Amino acid sequence: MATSLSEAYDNHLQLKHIIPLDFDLVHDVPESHLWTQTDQFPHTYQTCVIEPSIPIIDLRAPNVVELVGNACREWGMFQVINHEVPASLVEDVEGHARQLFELPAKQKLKALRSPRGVTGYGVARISPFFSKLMWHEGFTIMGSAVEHAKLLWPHQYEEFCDAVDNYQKKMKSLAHKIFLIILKALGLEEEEDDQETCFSASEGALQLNSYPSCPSPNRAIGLAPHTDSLLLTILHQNDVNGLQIFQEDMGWVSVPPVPEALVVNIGDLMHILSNGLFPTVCHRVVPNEARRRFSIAYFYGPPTDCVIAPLSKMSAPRFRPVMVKDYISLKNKHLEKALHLIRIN
Ligand SMILES: O=C(O)CCC(=O)C(=O)O
Ligand SMILES: [Fe+2]
Repeated sequence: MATSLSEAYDNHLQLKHIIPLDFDLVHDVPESHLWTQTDQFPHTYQTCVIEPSIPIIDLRAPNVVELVGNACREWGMFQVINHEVPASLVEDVEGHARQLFELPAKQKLKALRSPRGVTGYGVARISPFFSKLMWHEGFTIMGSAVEHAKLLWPHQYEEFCDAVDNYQKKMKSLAHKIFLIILKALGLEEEEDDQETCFSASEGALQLNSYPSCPSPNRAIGLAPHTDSLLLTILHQNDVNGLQIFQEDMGWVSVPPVPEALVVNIGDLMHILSNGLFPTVCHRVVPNEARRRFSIAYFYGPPTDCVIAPLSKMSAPRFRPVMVKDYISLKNKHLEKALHLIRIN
């Protein structure tokens, strides 16, 4: 039987002992959440001063394939406008996320992610890899959110579930559309590669993120540096700055919120497919002193039993083929070292 995304993510990470801080109760950053320069290793804390801008691409542009290809090669990230996801739907889901995270801590804990579970309320999945905790709380949805939503709002869960279902449908079709553009940018026409059949059944997961305002933002981190594991991520951020990407020659570059735009970033599996041509982008979130930041991330990936390898038209493959579920489990154990483990030297 095929493995679902949540089964693939069900792993040995011990998140059960980590419960998000009740941010309403703290007036200073506690020791458990205090990050120093060394915790940020290997990247410095410094933000890039020149602030170059990440491309904003109109999905209706006649040369969209070229624009997307350039952005993927140079940045591993871009923002899209004219993506046909109604602003009202995005606002609706953001409003529900806000309501969820503004519930009293005691209520949120009713939907706490179970010890071996993947979905529900909890800390960032990458938390066990770091000695300090993050200024963040999240809620993960894979498929239906009913089970956890009922625990939060026993009599009023339908609205939340309908909104996230609609959002996931829109995200899935947008992600597939962008994925096909990226394949074209790699010189691949539809159905040309064996892996294409596998991709047509690609699925996703939804992550609601909340970064409460932080009394001492320079001494805390919203989300520690990481790359996303799957093919690509589509992200909505509210109007509060915080997301940054790491570029070797520039340091940390901000990804400013652009009204109605969605951020797209390349994940590890896309990096493998492109044979390393498109970088999987290392990103982090810094907290804000005055305002709470929200984001909604949709992670798009192939079925977990699909085998991923550099596209056959690429010469001299730099990665060995890997089953999606095996890659997820490598990432769960080794985080950023996972890619190196499948690299051909
Ligand atoms: O909140 C953000 O801007 C980034 C979220 C993120 O990187 C993630 O959920 O993987
Ligand atoms: Fe991410």
